[in-house]
Amino acid sequence: MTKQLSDLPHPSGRVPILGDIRSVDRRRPTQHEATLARELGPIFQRELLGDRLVVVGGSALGRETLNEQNWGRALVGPLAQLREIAGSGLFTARSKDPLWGQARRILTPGFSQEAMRAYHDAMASVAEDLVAKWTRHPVLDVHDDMTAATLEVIGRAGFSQRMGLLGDGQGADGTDAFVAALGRVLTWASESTNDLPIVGAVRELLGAGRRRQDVATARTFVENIIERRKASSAKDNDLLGLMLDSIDPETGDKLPVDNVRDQVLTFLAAGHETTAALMEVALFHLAADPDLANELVAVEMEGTHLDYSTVVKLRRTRAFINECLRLYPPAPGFFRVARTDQNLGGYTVPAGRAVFVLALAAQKDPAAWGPDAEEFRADRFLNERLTASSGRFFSPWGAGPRACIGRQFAIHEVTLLIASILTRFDLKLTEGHGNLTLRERATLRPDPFQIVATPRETRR
Ligand code: HEM
Repeated sequence: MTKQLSDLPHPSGRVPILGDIRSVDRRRPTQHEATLARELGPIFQRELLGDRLVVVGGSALGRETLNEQNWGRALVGPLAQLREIAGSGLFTARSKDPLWGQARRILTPGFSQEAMRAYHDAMASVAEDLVAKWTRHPVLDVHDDMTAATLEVIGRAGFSQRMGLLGDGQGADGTDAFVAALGRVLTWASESTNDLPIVGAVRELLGAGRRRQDVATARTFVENIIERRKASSAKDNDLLGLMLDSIDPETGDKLPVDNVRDQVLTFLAAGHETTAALMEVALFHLAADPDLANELVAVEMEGTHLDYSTVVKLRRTRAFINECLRLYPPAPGFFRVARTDQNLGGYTVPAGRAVFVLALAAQKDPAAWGPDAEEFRADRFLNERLTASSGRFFSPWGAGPRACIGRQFAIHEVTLLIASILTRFDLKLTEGHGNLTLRERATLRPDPFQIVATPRETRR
């Protein structure tokens, strides 16, 4: 006999009408839910004014929701809010929208191995600019520099557009305003999801004007990128080239003009925020553990030229990156919707009902990952095959046909940036930055911290 969702465990302190209001952490919602998952078990509920969120935080149940036959992707929560800025871009399009399939088919060649090889030089140019900047300013703000580096990478590799964020004196106008506007919209999308209706309505009233302005700023910025490309004679073989010129093999259509704008915005946003978060986590661990940094250099980087073929062979670095993704998934969870009635952990999830799969909890569920599940072990993914097929939930890139299209792009970029940094610098955390804390703005991203980068040649 399965039970109803109303029977699910819930946080203590529930009050009439408002429900689990006491257990809402508006600023760090998914981290709080991960704590609740430890207390309440692999599936639980949180209710606000009769609105029930079902959270799946266990590894085994999380894996069940990855079965595409029974579950699909749901466009709810912060994702639905982001449609306000990204419209029907790939990330926020409804799966049933024909434009989603069309864009995915048109853009998939932009993420092939061949495409990655072609992006390598643009990525390496960003790594070199970053190294030059750190040589000039050895005490650095990791958040700002990773925002800059990852935006430069997606700008230069994806759109043949320099952003001018790494002090090289060239780039698009208005990049800083674009970054600030985007940051505010992402924060709003995350925080407003946890608002009580009345509070949300008031906040909405107060913030709508600012947000309209932010959306307009972001759209103008990308429209300028598109216009500049159209005006140039260059037919660059990059993501923007595909968006503007490619014909969908199935429908024979190009992407509509508005949709190209939404796609550029989507790729600038999805392509930098998550990758910057991952880079920051990685740099924190490398700065906190110089032995680990030295080992990675000594074992697989020293004396190598970081060309495409070398970077794809950096196995230890990739294992280290996977461990960062396991404990600090930049996308801390995603929604899945039951296609038909499902039995999930003894509870009936009716067809059409969405559940929130909390990767942040499932990827450190001790039932699957063992007693050291919460520990950071840089070599964990080196010794065992710990992918989703190994019986443990590991899904930092999402699942199914809506899984991250930029996965290989991000892995290559992060591996190359880490290798370029480690072979040139010793990293050290500055005083008072000994703990990694995370803030949430649709993604899970470290609070700003600083590190000191000392050129390796001069340390002895
Ligand atoms: C560490 C870096 C990254 C992480 C952890 C990440 C994670 C994810 C996840 C979890 C999803 C699925 C979300 C859901 O189902 O709700 C997703 C989708 C997506 N990602 Fe990424 N991503 C990263 C980097 C990138 C990059 C570099 C790009 C572009 C160059 C990108 C573009 C996209 C797009 C367009 C989608 C939507 C795909 C679709 O629905 O068809 N991502 N990403």
